[in-house]
Amino acid sequence: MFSDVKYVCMGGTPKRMEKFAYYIMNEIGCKLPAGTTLLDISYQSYRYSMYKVGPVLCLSHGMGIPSVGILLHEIIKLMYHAKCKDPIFFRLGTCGGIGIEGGNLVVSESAVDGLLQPFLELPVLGKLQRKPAILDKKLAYDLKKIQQLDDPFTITVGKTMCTYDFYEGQGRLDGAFCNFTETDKLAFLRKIHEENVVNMEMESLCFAALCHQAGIRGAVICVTLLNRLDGDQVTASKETLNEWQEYPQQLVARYIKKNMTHR
Ligand SMILES: O=P(O)(O)O[C@@H]1C[C@H](O)[C@@H](CO)O1
Ligand SMILES: O=c1cc[nH]c(=O)[nH]1
Repeated sequence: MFSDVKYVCMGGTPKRMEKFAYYIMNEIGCKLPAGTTLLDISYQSYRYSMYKVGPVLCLSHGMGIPSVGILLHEIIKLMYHAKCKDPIFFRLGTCGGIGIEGGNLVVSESAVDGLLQPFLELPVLGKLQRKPAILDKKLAYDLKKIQQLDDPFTITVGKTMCTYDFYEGQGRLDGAFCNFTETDKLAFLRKIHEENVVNMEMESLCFAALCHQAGIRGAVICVTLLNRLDGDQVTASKETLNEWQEYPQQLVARYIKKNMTHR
């Protein structure tokens, strides 16, 4: 059932990935039998959603490293048992921009943790294991290259900070609590910006580490929901956010369409 999978596309929410499944179906010209809808293959798990559209597998991964880590283990095993040949993994996400306004794309060139360390630290059998979080640079720049003049977004290839928390972990003052000031926050955000961090999200470190360990090419493409140098709250309207969430999908669909015939 899965042996023809060439592209695995994942993102946080089941709805986003269902929408992507229908979008990519249209883009690559797959057709459903009349009167049928796409089946969520994983509906009985109540954990994540999974849709298969020809060579494209679309999955939701939930929030944060533990959630995406479990999914990646299971999908990497699936690729192995199905004997898939050289699949490419994409994460289609959202993020906070650092010096980038809302509604633009960041393709991660590399991922670091909240201490700017380029590896995933995981306690295994009572010892801390370090897995290098390495992404495929060529794939990242190939995605940048397919930008079109009329795209409503810019594409920045850069370093992504992956945190264990959305609020304190990303230096927000608007969580339930925090023990730092606006001045402390801005000093931190400016410091990481000087270290070439261009965005913050919560899955790239694990995504990069597990793809690299498995020898799978992977790319993280996120749309910025705000510029964190200007504030903490996501204030764009629901309609605008829904539109922005489609930008990573448009870029990845363009890449898949361009490369499908060659693979
Ligand atoms: O799938 P996305 O990128 O939307 O997930 C981001 C990172 C966290 O899981 C979540 C925080 O709101 O959004
Ligand atoms: O600021 C943001 C926005 C989306 N996701 C994050 O992790 N941070």
